[in-house]
Amino acid sequence: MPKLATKTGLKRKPFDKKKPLVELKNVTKKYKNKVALDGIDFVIKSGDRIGIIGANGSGKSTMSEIIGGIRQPTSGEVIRQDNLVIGLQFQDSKYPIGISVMDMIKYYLHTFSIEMSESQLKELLRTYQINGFENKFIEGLSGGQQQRLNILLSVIHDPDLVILDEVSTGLDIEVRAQIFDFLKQNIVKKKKAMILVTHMMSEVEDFCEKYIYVHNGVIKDAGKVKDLIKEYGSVHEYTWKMFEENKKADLKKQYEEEEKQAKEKADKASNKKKKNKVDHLISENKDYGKNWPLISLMLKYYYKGFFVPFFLLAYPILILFLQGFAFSTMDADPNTGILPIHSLVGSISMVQAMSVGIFIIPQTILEFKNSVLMKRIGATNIKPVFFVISVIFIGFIFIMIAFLWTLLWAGIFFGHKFGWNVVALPSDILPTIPFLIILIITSISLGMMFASIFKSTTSFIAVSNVFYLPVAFLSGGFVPIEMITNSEILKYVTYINPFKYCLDPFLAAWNGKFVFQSIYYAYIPISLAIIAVCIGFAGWKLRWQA
Ligand SMILES: Nc1ncnc2c1ncn2[C@@H]1O[C@H](COP(=O)(O)OP(=O)(O)OP(=O)(O)O)[C@@H](O)[C@H]1O
Repeated sequence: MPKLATKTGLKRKPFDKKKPLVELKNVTKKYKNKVALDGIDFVIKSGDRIGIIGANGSGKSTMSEIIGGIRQPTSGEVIRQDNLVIGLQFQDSKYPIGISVMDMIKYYLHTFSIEMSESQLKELLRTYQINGFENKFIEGLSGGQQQRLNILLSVIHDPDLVILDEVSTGLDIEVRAQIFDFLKQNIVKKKKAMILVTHMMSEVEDFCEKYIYVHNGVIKDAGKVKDLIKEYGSVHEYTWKMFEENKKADLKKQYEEEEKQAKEKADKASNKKKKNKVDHLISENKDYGKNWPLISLMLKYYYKGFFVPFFLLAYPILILFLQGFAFSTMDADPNTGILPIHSLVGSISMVQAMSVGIFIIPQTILEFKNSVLMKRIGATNIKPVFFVISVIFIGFIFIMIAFLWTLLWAGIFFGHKFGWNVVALPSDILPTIPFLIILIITSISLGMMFASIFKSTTSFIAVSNVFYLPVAFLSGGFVPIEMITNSEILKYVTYINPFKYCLDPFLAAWNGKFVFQSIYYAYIPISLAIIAVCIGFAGWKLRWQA
């Protein structure tokens, strides 16, 4: 069994073994209205190995995070020895994307100036069974693999106090045994202090000398594990008894509270001479079908997720405000008669429509497709094609909202100066319609193609932004398109914009300069070919993985 490399380049000052390592004095933690910890007094001495036990939501993680210093208490005092080195392993360990396992391990070794040879590291990786995927990105590891890495990183710098929160989650029996053996060698034998938050009572028996039992943010009981075993036979028996006792007390309290509230409600209602609606049905015993609940969930995903309302409703106001006022003082071009502000509004409204395809459609498909929800929906026989059609249909509605909303705000901002019809309406309505439709279809098919290319939402977001910014710029979403087409170099660059071939005729019609030019015989097939390629590619690649 490998030992941790204790040879660190950092000159570690020893801590005072006679003083407490960490002390919590009357610590309280509130999350909004929820009191997670209430008046906690707790002392960790050198060499203490303490198991924190209690039901879900009782405050164990909050307490260990406060001990570790990554969460601040709302009130009370936390005294930590200055030279104490703490190792933390937490339930939710997120890492930056695009970082490999090896990069992260090296980062830790360098940060703590830990000397480690290649063979030592290999042995360590073998113990944690991280060998074989050390060059993979952390986000691509399985839950159990990530957990092994979490534990390794929490002890790699040979800390004086180790805090392990739900350490065995996701570990198979063999790895768990090996890791616990490792912890025994490096923590128990070296007489290091340890805080173990766990639901596995055998771990408390095997590793801890002391325990505390937390309930509703309060330490209800504390003592020595061996005394517990003497009295109850096992920590498991003790916990059951505590669960039962506290549950009964909680239920009684809850029942009394509900009775009180119901009475108050009834009194209020009778005072107002209203019928007392005691309870509302949140779901009726009727057949909702399979499709409607999915659409309803998707709509909630959109409006509660903030991103869609912001992008569709707030962003165009912001961009019109900034650019509109910057360019509203420019007069119409004497040669073409095009008013810059009008041209800009046409472009911005179209860029808004495009962005639904570039961002919203693929993101929705990826988020739902990758979620556990879809796996469950797969099991309920919802047709993937229905899901995709729903996303497209809702996407279409979003495009219309984005388009019309932008025109509305253009009118509000600049209508009084130039006239609503001059700023916010196409000069030549008829030819704008077919090109608007082609543009919408291009946006949706591009979105479908993105959804089929990417596997994770994070990599999609990174690339879609890189794609969106130049496309939006070259479409006149940031400066009037005439500024770009009048530039000797940029006018050629616009040809890489997949929307150009329907946008050019659209903007010509929008600005009242539409004449069917021979170049459109090329533009229209190019637009249709882009749509065909995107849809063909998406249809080929987008496979349902239930
Ligand atoms: N960031 C947060 N925002 C709001 N409430 C929170 C937050 N973190 C925890 N809580 C709430 O505080 C309470 C204590 O949570 P905590 O995670 O500390 O409990 P726990 O005992 O570790 O639970 P578990 O055994 O499920 O991990 C819970 O009611 C939880 O919902």
